[in-house]
Amino acid sequence: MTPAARVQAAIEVLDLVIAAARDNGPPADRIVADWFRTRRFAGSGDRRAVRELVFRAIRACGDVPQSGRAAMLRLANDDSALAALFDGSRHAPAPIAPDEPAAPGGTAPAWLAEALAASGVTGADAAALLERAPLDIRVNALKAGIATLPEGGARTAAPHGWRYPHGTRIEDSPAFRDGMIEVQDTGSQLACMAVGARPGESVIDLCAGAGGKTLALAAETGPSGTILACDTDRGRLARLEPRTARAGAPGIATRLLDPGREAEALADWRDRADAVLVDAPCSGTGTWRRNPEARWRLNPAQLARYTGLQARLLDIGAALVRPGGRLVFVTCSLLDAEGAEQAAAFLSRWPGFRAEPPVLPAGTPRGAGIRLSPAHDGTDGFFIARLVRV
Ligand SMILES: C[S@@+](CC[C@H](N)C(=O)[O-])C[C@H]1O[C@@H](n2cnc3c(N)ncnc32)[C@H](O)[C@@H]1O
Repeated sequence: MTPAARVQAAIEVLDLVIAAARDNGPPADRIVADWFRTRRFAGSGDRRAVRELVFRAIRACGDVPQSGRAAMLRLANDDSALAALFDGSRHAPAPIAPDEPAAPGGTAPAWLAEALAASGVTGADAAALLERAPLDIRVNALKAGIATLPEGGARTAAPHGWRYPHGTRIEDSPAFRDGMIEVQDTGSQLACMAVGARPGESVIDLCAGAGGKTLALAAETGPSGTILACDTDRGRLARLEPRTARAGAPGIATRLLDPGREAEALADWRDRADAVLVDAPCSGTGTWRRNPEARWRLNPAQLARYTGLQARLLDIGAALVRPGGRLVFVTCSLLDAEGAEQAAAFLSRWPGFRAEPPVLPAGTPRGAGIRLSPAHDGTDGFFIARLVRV
């Protein structure tokens, strides 16, 4: 494909991404992959270049653009080489009309940018939410030493964390195949550190998903410990089992929960867990680096659904903690509604708990917890509160 044909291809893909954002369709990554599946003439260089243009345009447009072409014009406004490719030649985009509008820029839709600003995220802090995310791994302490780490990594703030340059093929390395390393953002690793799991402890991972954090916790509780990984999503929980085997992680049991009937399904754990991790569903404002079009999909009603579910999951988790145990609340969001305000509301509902902010090698205090952010800590954005049952 010529450079101009790649721009036209990116415009067509962006039209599909925009429609999917409006209709709750597939994510941009899948749309790009599907688009190329039916265009075998395109080589791997074309795919990379088109994907790069699509994601640059998504990052540049704060709200859903009116069209793929308007999104690409947003980029072309600041990039004369790109603008020159709008030349109307075969497979190229039509020339830019003198008064043709580009999509507005910005960090996020206005209502969301305001909510972030009210949560103290403005300027460079807000811009960093849309930078390209690094590639972080966690060394599996259960298998450390059985294979060499891929070259080119540098230590991160997390005790078992390493960071690699973009494009490092971690998943092809013997260390990954042997379960010695997991791909995991440093922020996620620090969220697990906040649980402070110790050998022999019983820990419930209430929203385990495919077990990214479960595996990190199991590496700490070890063979004498117990981890109960729960989720309402059967597919995600099923992905944990092969990962557990690869990591050689001991003591992990899974439990599929029915939405609305979680407390009944966990009645046998009431007042028993040393620690409960509530890695709750959230808006994901802290992960826009990986998933920038998520900000085009969020609306105030969805945010309200997330905060309601977070409060309910905190109440379910609190009932499972033994006296003296910890409830650790985590969201990958920088909105106070999903962080400091949620923790404050919990503490007023549950006077038998007090906040004991985790001691972490990164982060900034925020309300009763700690905030990690791309700008300050180089991690995904997180809120982490450690709530101890007195
Ligand atoms: C932020 S994700 C968890 C990510 C996971 N802990 C990890 O580290 O990869 C939130 C999870 O909560 C699950 N979830 C949603 N509603 C739930 C509920 N009522 N009870 C338990 N889990 C729920 C979702 O299916 C999703 O997997």
